[in-house]
Amino acid sequence: MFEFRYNGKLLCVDAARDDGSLGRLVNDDHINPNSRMKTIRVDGKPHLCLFATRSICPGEEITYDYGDSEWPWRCTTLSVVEPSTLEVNTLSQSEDTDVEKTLSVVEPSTLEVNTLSQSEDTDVEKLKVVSDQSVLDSGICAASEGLEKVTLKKDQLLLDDQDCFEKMSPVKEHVLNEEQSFCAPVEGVKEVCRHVVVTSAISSMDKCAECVGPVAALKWIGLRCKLCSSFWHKSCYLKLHEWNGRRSSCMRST
Ligand SMILES: C[S@@+](CC[C@H](N)C(=O)[O-])C[C@H]1O[C@@H](n2cnc3c(N)ncnc32)[C@H](O)[C@@H]1O
Repeated sequence: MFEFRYNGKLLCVDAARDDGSLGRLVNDDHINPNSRMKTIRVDGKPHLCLFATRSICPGEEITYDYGDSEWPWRCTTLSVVEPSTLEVNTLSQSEDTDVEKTLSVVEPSTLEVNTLSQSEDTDVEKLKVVSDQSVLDSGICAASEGLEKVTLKKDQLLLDDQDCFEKMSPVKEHVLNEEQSFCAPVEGVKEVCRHVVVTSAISSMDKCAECVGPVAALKWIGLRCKLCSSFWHKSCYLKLHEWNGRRSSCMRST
């Protein structure tokens, strides 16, 4: 789907049906897309042309911003609106004492909240892991020191759709990076990558990287890494993480 203005009219291209073109496979990302769609007139007809807005790594998914409509899948990503009230608790590995720091983020919209586990307390979400570049830029460089725990109150979050939040499962998005693999390298680990996983409708052709299922005729709902385009069942991803224990769940065993 793509909305664009042409000759004063708002037009929408629905590319859901397979027509053999590759452009129709490009998914939406309104937070951190790596390309941009432009309308270019050729021989009097509008053509939609996709341009990269930054370097795109091999294997990285190509995305662009579909526009400002309320696309249903967007409700699965949380945005922080009051960064000044966002509390970051740093857990050092050697000490169990929590150190509370207040995080100030210049561009709240660029801070993605990454959830691993949800506490029993309905008011508070306890988030393990993650600091993305915006966190690092803010001067709180806890990632390399050990496990980082972020505590957020629900009312500190702006949701695109409050209803969606109620329906959402604890795992929304989870980032691990190399610095956060807080244990010694494990034998058999072939590749360490940084996963940014989002809930996603996944094609029946794509299988869970862990259990290689499901065998389904239709799309299935799972987790997709925005960087390497791996897919998991949510339960498989969680199991994998538990199994990995103290080592980073983003490691893939040979
Ligand atoms: C142009 S198609 C993109 C390719 C599509 N994902 C596929 O496999 O055929 C647009 C459709 O992809 C899905 N889609 C696009 N971006 C998405 C996103 N960020 N998350 C989940 N689904 C998305 C929506 O179902 C949308 O109607």
